[in-house]
Amino acid sequence: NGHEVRIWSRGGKVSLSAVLQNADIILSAISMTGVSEIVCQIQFLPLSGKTIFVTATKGLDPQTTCTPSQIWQGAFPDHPVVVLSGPNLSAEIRQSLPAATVVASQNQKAAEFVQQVFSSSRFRVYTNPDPIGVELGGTLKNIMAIAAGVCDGLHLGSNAKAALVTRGLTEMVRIGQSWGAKTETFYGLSGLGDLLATCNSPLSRNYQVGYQMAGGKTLVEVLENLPGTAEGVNTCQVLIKRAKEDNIAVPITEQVYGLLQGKVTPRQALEELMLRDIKSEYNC
Ligand SMILES: NC(=O)c1ccc[n+]([C@@H]2O[C@H](COP(=O)([O-])OP(=O)(O)OC[C@H]3O[C@@H](n4cnc5c(N)ncnc54)[C@H](O)[C@@H]3O)[C@@H](O)[C@H]2O)c1
Ligand SMILES: O=P(O)(O)OC[C@H](O)CO
Repeated sequence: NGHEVRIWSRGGKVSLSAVLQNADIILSAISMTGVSEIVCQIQFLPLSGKTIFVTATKGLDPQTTCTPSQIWQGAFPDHPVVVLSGPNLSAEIRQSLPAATVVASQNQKAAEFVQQVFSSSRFRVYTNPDPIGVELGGTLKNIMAIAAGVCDGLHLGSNAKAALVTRGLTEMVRIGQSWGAKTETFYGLSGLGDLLATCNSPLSRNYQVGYQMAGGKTLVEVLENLPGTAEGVNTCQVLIKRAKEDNIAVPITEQVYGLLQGKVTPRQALEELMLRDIKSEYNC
């Protein structure tokens, strides 16, 4: 959009301090494993008082179960933090294919500023006042995308896939409600939208994990050749821990966890889900 953009990566030659100097916006797209470390580094750097942090990471912290925006906000309480999340497969965006996303913050002005900066004829940006809901949508759908990959890898058909994705959304809503997110957020772009994109695209790394494991590969074999991070693997572990603590029913996540741990095969995971007690659609 004609803005001055500076890019930093740990492999590059430019210092983090030089890149962040007087930045209006700092956008972090680091994978979850690196967020706390980078936050610590930035805390010691001089920043403009007006800097807005934007986080695009879709994961949960293994130690605290915090979301990335909670980590950023905890470290920078005087700066606005905006979550950017939506059906945004980067390979498609790189080709200038059209996409939409959501920018969510408790600070409406900051969200609107970020919306202005990022909106273009190829990238439609909506604001939203529910950052935790938007962030959890993008994070939890990764677990469902692993399950969807298994479903397609086992050639279970369109009925099974529709059932899985729909019950996956119900599970996401249940977790979100327990964490204080708004239910309607999960029916928007960052919830259902991202769920549909990720569960239906071979471009998704999380989908690839499930698809390739259904084809007989181990998790280690899949991850060895995966381009980039499949956050759902780590998120699944964190969520299992948090769901136990908070007593939230997460049947699909439990089966994905068992699969990733090598405790059940893809077919056994399917059997477990199909043979659960029959119940009302409104019950978990
Ligand atoms: N790729 C996508 O389509 C997409 C779209 C939306 C959101 N996301 C989210 O963005 C995040 C990154 O995704 P990606 O596809 O770019 O993953 P990636 O694995 O390709 O890149 C992650 C980057 O984080 C860096 N990193 C990790 N730990 C670090 C540390 N301690 N210090 C500095 N840098 C560190 C790595 O060097 C790497 O450049 C993920 O949370 C992902 O869910 C990805
Ligand atoms: O490749 P994935 O599975 O990390 O998905 C990328 C984005 O989150 C899709 O919105």
